[in-house]
Amino acid sequence: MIQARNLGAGYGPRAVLAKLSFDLPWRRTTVVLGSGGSGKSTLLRALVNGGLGDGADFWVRGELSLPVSAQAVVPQSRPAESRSLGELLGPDARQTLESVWACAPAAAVRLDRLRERPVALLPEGLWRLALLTAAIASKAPLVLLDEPEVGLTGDSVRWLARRLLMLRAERTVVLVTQHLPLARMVADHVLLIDDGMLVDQASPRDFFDEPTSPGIRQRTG
Ligand SMILES: Nc1ncnc2c1ncn2[C@@H]1O[C@H](COP(=O)(O)OP(=O)(O)OP(=O)(O)O)[C@@H](O)[C@H]1O
Repeated sequence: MIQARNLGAGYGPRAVLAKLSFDLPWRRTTVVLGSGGSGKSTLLRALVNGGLGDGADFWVRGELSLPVSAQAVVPQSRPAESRSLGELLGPDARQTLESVWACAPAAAVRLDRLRERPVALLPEGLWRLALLTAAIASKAPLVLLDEPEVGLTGDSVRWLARRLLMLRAERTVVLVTQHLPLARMVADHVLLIDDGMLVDQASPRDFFDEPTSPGIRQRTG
């Protein structure tokens, strides 16, 4: 389990996360929800590389127990990754693609066509699937995803959902998203953040089917 107690984070003089305490279950998918600017990406960033510390432009304070040896990140912004997916996956790239996307062979075909192009130059959405493929292939026990559904078509969001479901029981996944249907499909645990505060942490059943507060009811429809 990943445990955070009084976790604060911010940029320079500005605190964005206000002393959050939460537990993220091991080998499960935690979905982080919240409106734009509420601090979801900042929370993910606090988890990258175990987080705690005062950097020049970003700081994380509090207690964070994150006992993993390796993590893979699919960031929100297009990375400056000059390597191609083929290079990221190594000599057996095609077989790796087919194996990672056995649950959605059309995704393997689509990505295979783009295998030789630098990831940074792939179409919006597909660079995210390419990095997700590399993350899964890397076998990193912790996978951090920041709105990986952005730029994907309805079909490819379904590929993503199917693949994330298959990671269950295998990896610890933290998924920041504003896509409620995707969240509902894949969540084992939900964190709701508003204005840097933790509003709720709950099972998907409690969160989506029996929301307790009017604010949460409004968000889940
Ligand atoms: N690099 C940065 N420097 C300064 N402030 C930042 C930086 N990144 C984010 N912020 C601010 O921190 C606050 C939370 O931003 P964050 O990106 O974590 O929210 P979010 O919930 O992920 O939003 P979105 O869903 O729109 O991506 C916002 O007010 C944002 O302007």
